[in-house]
Amino acid sequence: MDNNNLIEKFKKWEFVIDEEKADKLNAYYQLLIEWNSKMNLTAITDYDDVCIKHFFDSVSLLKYIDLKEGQSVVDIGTGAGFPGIPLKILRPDVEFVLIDSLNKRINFLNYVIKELGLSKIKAIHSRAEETGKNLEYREKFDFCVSRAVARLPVLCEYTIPLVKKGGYFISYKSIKTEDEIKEANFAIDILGGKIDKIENFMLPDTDMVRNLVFIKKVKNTGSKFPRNAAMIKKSPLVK
Ligand SMILES: C[S@@+](CC[C@H](N)C(=O)[O-])C[C@H]1O[C@@H](n2cnc3c(N)ncnc32)[C@H](O)[C@@H]1O
Repeated sequence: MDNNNLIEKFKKWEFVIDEEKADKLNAYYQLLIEWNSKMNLTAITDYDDVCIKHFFDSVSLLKYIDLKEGQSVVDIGTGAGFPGIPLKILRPDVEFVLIDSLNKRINFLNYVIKELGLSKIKAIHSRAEETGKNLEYREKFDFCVSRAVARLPVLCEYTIPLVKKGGYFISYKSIKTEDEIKEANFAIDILGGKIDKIENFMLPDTDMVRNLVFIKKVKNTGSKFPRNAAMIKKSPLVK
């Protein structure tokens, strides 16, 4: 994997990355492919595809937020580390927590963190709805991100309790976002959120649309949320 090639790709996408960041992204790609042969991490394995559909997609958010040094981001249902790891590589000055309910994936992520020498990042084996009750994490994050985990009414109950008042939950969605938002309005409101904006764009050289849904936390979340997993599944917060 040629670092210059990756630097050029990012330049085309209007991101400046240096040699060290390109090196870390390429090392991450190699570990992803290596471990993918032993466990299910990603269906996308071609280098150029991973660069667009995982790396660029993950970091695209940085064009739309003012992420300051020392702020914190939690990635819910991070899986193989998307969007959390590429975001961390581009922003070493920001604190990251990656959460997933599957321990095998957390083991992979801890290996990635060690091999790439990443700091100010933790990978935690937990369910989002348990993390949201834990006072160490509840309402502690400036930003929460999540891609491909659940429909919005359920996802909001996983994520909004973790965001501090004034912070944002950003959901990486693809098509038909409007219907999903309508369905989630009740959940967003009851959990203390408010739709702030939706940014959409095409992933480069694909026909894939990305919608970033920005939900601002405007009120603290009531102590009865998040409910337990069975309850969230049985009766999602839909009117
Ligand atoms: C389809 S994968 C998406 C992974 C990654 N975000 C991505 O976009 O490539 C969904 C991930 O969410 C995790 N997950 C699902 N429900 C969860 C929950 N309640 N708490 C934490 N992780 C959860 C799964 O274990 C899985 O790794």
